[in-house]
Amino acid sequence: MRDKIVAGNWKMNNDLAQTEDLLGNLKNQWQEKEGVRVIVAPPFTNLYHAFDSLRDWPIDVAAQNMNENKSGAFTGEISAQMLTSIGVKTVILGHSERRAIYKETDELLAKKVDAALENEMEVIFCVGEELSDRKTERHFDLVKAQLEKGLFHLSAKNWDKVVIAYEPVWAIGTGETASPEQAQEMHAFIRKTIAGKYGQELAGKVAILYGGSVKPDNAQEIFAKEDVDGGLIGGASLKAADFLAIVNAF
Ligand SMILES: O=C[C@H](O)COP(=O)(O)O
Repeated sequence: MRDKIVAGNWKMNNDLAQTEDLLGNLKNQWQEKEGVRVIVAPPFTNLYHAFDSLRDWPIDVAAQNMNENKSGAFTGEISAQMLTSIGVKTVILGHSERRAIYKETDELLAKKVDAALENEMEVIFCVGEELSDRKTERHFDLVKAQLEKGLFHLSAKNWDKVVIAYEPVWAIGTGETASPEQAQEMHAFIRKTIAGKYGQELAGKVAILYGGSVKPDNAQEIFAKEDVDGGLIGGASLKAADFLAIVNAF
């Protein structure tokens, strides 16, 4: 049985007061949903506040990024050790916004993955194609290359700390969702690619989340697909009612 996960990526949204509001609303409206793990990923400034506030709640807190180095002259950066020191044990790496806007390469991401795992953190590793890749039918090759370059140097034992998030870039924040069939097709491909390298048994245990305009009204049909193990939610995670409706869509 694979983990079912719904993770909210708050991106660069919410100051401290807004974070307090959102955390309060999540708690007030919370309904236990057995078998579904819930994660929220606030910006760095609110990470400790969120972690502390959710300490006694079944909601995990993740970082949206981290630096691959241990410490030193890297102005503006945050290390894995700093994250774990405040209790944060999960990090999103390779989000398409980091890849596209901040030019994070597969090679850099492989180093970040290593740094996270060395610190016993869990990684939510994002992959996904641009619209032009899909139009030219390069989407499978591209996602395969992202997996190979970012993760396939890992040993099998590291994979219990890896979650994959498939996010087609053309569906992020656009209101255009991949159809449940498109999501299933790519998720099955990702699992097959992992099985090709590490074997069926390991691949069958890896949680693969879908991200890209998931909303309360489309979550259920996406989550119903065999290889979709949850979602990485952007915009809809900023409203407690919408986010919890997505959690309850399982
Ligand atoms: O990390 C989350 C994804 O980028 C999806 O964002 P979205 O739900 O706003 O499309």
